[in-house]
Amino acid sequence: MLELEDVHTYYGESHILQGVNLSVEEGEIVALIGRNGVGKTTTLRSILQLTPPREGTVRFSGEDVTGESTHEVADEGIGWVPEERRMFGYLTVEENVRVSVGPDQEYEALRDYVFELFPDLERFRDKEARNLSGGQQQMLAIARGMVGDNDLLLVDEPSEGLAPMIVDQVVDALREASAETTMVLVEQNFPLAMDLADRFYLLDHGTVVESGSTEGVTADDERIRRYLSA
Ligand SMILES: Nc1ncnc2c1ncn2[C@@H]1O[C@H](COP(=O)(O)OP(=O)(O)OP(=O)(O)O)[C@@H](O)[C@H]1O
Repeated sequence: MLELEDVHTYYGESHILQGVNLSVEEGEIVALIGRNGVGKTTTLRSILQLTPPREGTVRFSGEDVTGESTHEVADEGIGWVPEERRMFGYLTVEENVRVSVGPDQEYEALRDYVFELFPDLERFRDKEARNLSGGQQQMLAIARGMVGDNDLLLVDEPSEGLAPMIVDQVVDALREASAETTMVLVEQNFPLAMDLADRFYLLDHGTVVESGSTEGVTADDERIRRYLSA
């Protein structure tokens, strides 16, 4: 459903993605892994056309979306759960969910669905989002991605800055979400990424250097270790 072919992306003169090739099939969770600064977030930004590739092609559901505006790409069904957990701080939890639901969707059914998945969000439904803990904000960000009319969710560093117990809850939430949508996951926490994802792409210096099934892959794997250790 998603295909990147020889994608080159720049920030100004900095050539960050140097020919990324990857594909994601419907229903999969695909993890992008690699050291800091190798281009994982830039890959997500390239898919969303937030930083449009200068060369190469991004195809979604068989259509070339390269060069479209980000809102067109979003309308086609790609949702984003950004690293900084963007949300409306002065709106309540419930209002944040509400504004993520499309005009043609059943708001109440979707709201009840995510509140069932995330009891903490239901408990704090009237709380302003800015007053939530980091873990609760992450859950709200995922919930917002889930209620949007998305076929593909791009999730950037969901475990970042969270206590281990909260990470477990976020992982459960992502597993639930993955039953409904295909997912591309950027994750520094290697065991977590391997646990959640079906397949991985390992990036280094803006290109894919390894890829495959996550089955049985550990951080001791020689082909992985040399790219993840400093
Ligand atoms: N807006 C920007 N302007 C210029 N350079 C940028 C910008 N954003 C990122 N970069 C640079 O692009 C490179 C790739 O960044 P990217 O965020 O894609 O890495 P990453 O693999 O997601 O790592 P991280 O975990 O640190 O986010 C880095 O060298 C980074 O410094």
